[in-house]
Amino acid sequence: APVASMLYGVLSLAAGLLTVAAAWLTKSVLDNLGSGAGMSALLAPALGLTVVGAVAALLPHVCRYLSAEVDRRTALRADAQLFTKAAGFPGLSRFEDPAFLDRLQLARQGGGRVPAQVMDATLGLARSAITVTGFLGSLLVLNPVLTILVAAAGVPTLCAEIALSRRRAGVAWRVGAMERREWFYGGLLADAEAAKEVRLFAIGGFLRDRMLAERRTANAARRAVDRREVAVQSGLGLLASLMTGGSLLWAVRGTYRGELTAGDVTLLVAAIAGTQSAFAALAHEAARASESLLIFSHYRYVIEAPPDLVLAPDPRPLPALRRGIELRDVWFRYSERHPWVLRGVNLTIPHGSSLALVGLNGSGKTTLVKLLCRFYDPTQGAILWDGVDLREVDPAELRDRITAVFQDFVQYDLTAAENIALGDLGALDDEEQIVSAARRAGAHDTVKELPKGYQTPLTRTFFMEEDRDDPESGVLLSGGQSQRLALARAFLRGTRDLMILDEPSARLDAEAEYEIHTSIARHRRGRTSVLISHRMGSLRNADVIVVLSDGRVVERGDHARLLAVGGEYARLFAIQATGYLPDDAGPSEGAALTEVSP
Ligand SMILES: Nc1ncnc2c1ncn2[C@@H]1O[C@H](COP(=O)(O)OP(=O)(O)OP(=O)(O)O)[C@@H](O)[C@H]1O
Repeated sequence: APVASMLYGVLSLAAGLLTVAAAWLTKSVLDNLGSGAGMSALLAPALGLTVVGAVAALLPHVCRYLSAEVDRRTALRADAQLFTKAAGFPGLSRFEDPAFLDRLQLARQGGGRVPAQVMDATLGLARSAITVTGFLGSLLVLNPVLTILVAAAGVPTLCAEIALSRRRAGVAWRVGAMERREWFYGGLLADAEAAKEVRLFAIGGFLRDRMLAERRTANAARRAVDRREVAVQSGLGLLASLMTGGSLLWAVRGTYRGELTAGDVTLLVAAIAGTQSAFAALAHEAARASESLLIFSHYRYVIEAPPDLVLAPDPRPLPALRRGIELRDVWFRYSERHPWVLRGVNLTIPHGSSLALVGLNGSGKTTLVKLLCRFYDPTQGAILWDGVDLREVDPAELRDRITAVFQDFVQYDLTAAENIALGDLGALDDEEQIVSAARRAGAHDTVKELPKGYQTPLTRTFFMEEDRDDPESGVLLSGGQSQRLALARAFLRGTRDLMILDEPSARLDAEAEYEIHTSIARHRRGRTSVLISHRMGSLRNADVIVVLSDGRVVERGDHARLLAVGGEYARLFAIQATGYLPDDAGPSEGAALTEVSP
């Protein structure tokens, strides 16, 4: 905002001179009155005083507008940069680093406003410095000794205010962590997702007490610094009034002896009071600038953070998959502090084949597919796409060749059509493609029954009170219905080279699961795909089933072969299969139910 900033700068600094100019003009009016000067000699300073008064009345409003304009423009730019950066990290590791997330949060809260705040504070500093210099210069004309005295009296004010500001900044920093914990507890109490557990486990009171405890501790810290401020500033106020009183006595004596005029006395009093308050403002603005810069340091930390993956300076093009994907001795851990998750995985996914991954919780299945998307690079070993190491390709180009349903898929607070179209933004306005993807995912019947069909918002978040009872203003889907939409989103990207399905039917009912797996099987036919599921029945048609255990491949083969081997796969399959076999109670319970059913 160059024009607004410059104007704001010039006008702000001019405001610093106004008080000094007003004091001089008042002196001049009084002196001329005292010396019995003519009307014209009186009129000039009086007119000047009127102009200064008018400008002083207007300036704050103009400055406030300009400051807000600078704030709006810089905040927009800063937020654009921050969110471009946040969305641009190619990997996931930054979003799993709590320290980084904390800084991102702080940068989001204050970062955008900070440039304007720093500018405000810096201009405030400069304005106060101009006022101090102007008044000290004025005093120098009247009395050099008094000038030194007033300047010296300003030093304790400056030091005390700086010490206070530091203490305040320190408290703000400590209280920041408490405030975030308070928001966390408060957020849980107001969160729709947490509402069920909060009620069932009756933890509302517990969370509220923790929230209030954080607030009380923060309040105690703030109260302590407020009390110190009252004590210090009262002392400083007393010192200032003593100084002013003493100087006034001296000035009155000087006037009595004819050494000073009445105008000198008003200038003197204005200079002492003005210098004192300008010193306080100086310290205050310095503290404000330093506090803002502290927040800005979080913003810069995020903006300057290097990419979380080592990107090839000259990435190799990634042609469509022809031969297959190979994991060659892949070792992976999330960081040096974490244990190994994958331990020497060797695996080939031939082009056009379907691979199923099985294993107990925590065996590394999801981690493996995250590596296939290059959200992380293997710690050792390599993943090759038709022989090209994924490290050498642009992650965006790789992801453009993949479609996926993740275990923790997202349902966006958007319309049903948009929820599907996010899979391929090119289809945002192509209803035919959206409907076709929804049909394949078994979501069409549900969506077309919604109050506004595909244009129904799948949220109740953004509505005004008057829309509360209007179902057209938005609906909430069940978990399984949301999962079908996530599948439709993945199907919309249908022609991609690799399809990843991580627990795509975990929330579906038995009938829907059967339908979806049939649909998925149709969709996967002839395509390269990786399917993770704990429902063993859905994996049996895969070309290759791989069993992961503790980050190692322990078995591989097709369903019949693995059953014949009688290893881990056969064991897991048998455990699940027994759940579906009738036991003694089963048939009679079923019969009873049939009898009472209408
Ligand atoms: N972001 C992460 N940071 C650190 N450790 C992680 C992270 N994600 C997963 N892990 C750890 O890696 C291991 C493997 O997790 P992963 O999610 O790959 O298992 P999984 O086989 O998909 O399990 P599930 O069947 O429960 O989905 C687990 O011990 C888990 O704690």
